[in-house]
Amino acid sequence: MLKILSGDQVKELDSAHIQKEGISSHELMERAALSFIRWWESMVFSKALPVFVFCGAGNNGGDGFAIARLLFKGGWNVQVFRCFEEGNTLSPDAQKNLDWIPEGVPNHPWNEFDLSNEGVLIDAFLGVGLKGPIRNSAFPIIECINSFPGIKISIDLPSGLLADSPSNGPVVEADFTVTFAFPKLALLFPENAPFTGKIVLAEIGINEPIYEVFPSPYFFIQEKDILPRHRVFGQFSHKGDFGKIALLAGSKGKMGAAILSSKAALRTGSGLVTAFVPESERGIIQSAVPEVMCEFEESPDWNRFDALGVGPGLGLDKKDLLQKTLKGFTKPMILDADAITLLASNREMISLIPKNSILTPHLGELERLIGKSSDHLDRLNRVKEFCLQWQLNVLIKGAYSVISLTDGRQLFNSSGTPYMATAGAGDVLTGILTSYLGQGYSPENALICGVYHHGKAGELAGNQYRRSTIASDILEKIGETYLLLNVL
Ligand SMILES: NC(=O)C1=CN([C@@H]2O[C@H](COP(=O)(O)OP(=O)(O)OC[C@H]3O[C@@H](n4cnc5c(N)ncnc54)[C@H](O)[C@@H]3O)[C@@H](O)[C@H]2O)[C@@H](O)CC1
Ligand SMILES: Nc1ncnc2c1ncn2[C@@H]1O[C@H](COP(=O)(O)OP(=O)(O)O)[C@@H](O)[C@H]1O
Ligand SMILES: [K+]
Repeated sequence: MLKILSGDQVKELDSAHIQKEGISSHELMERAALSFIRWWESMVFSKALPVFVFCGAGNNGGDGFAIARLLFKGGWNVQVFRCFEEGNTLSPDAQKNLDWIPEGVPNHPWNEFDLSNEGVLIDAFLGVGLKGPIRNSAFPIIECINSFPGIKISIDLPSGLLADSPSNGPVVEADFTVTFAFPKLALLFPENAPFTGKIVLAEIGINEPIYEVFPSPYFFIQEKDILPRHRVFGQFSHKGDFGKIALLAGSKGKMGAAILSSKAALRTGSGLVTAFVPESERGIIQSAVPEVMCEFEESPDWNRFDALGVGPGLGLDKKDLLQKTLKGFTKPMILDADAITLLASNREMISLIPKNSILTPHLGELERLIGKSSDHLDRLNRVKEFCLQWQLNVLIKGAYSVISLTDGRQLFNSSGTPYMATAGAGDVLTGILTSYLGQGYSPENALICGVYHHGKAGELAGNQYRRSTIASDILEKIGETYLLLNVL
């Protein structure tokens, strides 16, 4: 997993890399610019579009000068706009790249920019070097960039955004942010979505071992992290090896939740799935999913199951049932939806949850559990405290869902799409996670694999159906995610 370092650690990472690989900081900047150009070429923008590169005096500006040179070489119509006063001292690498700007590239002060221009604006004004509140002199520059009607692409960070803490000044509102080496933490905060646009990760060839010496609780999950975390099943595997799981879900009028979670568990690979539903409602699930077995007892011997998922569509009148279930099952379990809301209003039950279990709240359920947060960083810190205190794992659902683990690490998922914001998508996830626990995955691996596959299945469904995507489409794509990731 890619470690997410702080803005302040970036400089140290650079020097560690430069020392280990024997390359200069200027060469590293060139790699960053070349990596940007690779992404740019994949976008196949029209060559008729003029490109305006706004460059600051630091290394973010240095990237901008290098990008302007490379685009010019590639035949683009490029102009540079300097976002600093005449006579300012530039960072050495920015100065070098400014000196290398070819003669054919017009180079103006930013306030000569004509806002009636159309085309692409590249924002290389401020990056991770931004310190404290934005200086007054930067306000009109950010305002000018934001008034531009064409496509806006920010380099590393939208200018004005602090790398890892809440920002309250003006910030560039980009259509794309091309960020180097790892996504800066603030890019993953929901409140910053209007500034970041689509986030693109541009590799600059820093090997993962170099990150090891830097302490950070934050990680970014990538596709390559998934396959090694999957269990491999052998020739003689039988359905018992794939786990015997139970789902306590559904109530009158909410049987869909039980159907979606149990079908998702089967599609994820569970050998045997038993749904505990109200007896009066059994016909609905048994005709919808014939592969699922149903039981109706309130206090069965839960420990005969390898894993248990509780909550989707359960109903808020099931406090006693939840309490009995928490006392009756001794292995890690999944708690979702109504189970979380019940725990939030009956906090004495939190201590009954088996250690290392997984709670999967969306932001509304999370607020009931841990109170209101002032921003995402505050939310991350509160959730971390909760996980450490109770030795539970919490998944904060949404774009870049965060897996918050019992040891304080917080992992950001990279798969998913807004087309997953549809009723029942969370019920599908509960089925997936319960299935992996039942297949013998650790809670950490169940979360990493489950959340990633769920997001990937959502992407595949979204590519096909866009806003018409429904939760059933997501679960029907789970199989395709196995093919895509080469999971046997
Ligand atoms: N390993 C990496 O991460 C690499 C980083 N590179 C680039 O280098 C950037 C960081 O460069 P620097 O550390 O030089 O910093 P920046 O260029 O991000 O910022 C420094 C500039 O910001 C101005 N500034 C600072 N605080 C301000 C405030 N409150 N109000 C207004 N202006 C303010 C400074 O006067 C200076 O001009 C990254 O964001 C990235 O674009 C790349 O060159 C490639 C390698
Ligand atoms: N904008 C988004 N980007 C990525 N994933 C999303 C987005 N919106 C929702 N999701 C995912 O869809 C699921 C929705 O879960 P939830 O809110 O519990 O739905 P429900 O209660 O209807 O089942 C979560 O896994 C969440 O991460
Ligand atoms: K920038």
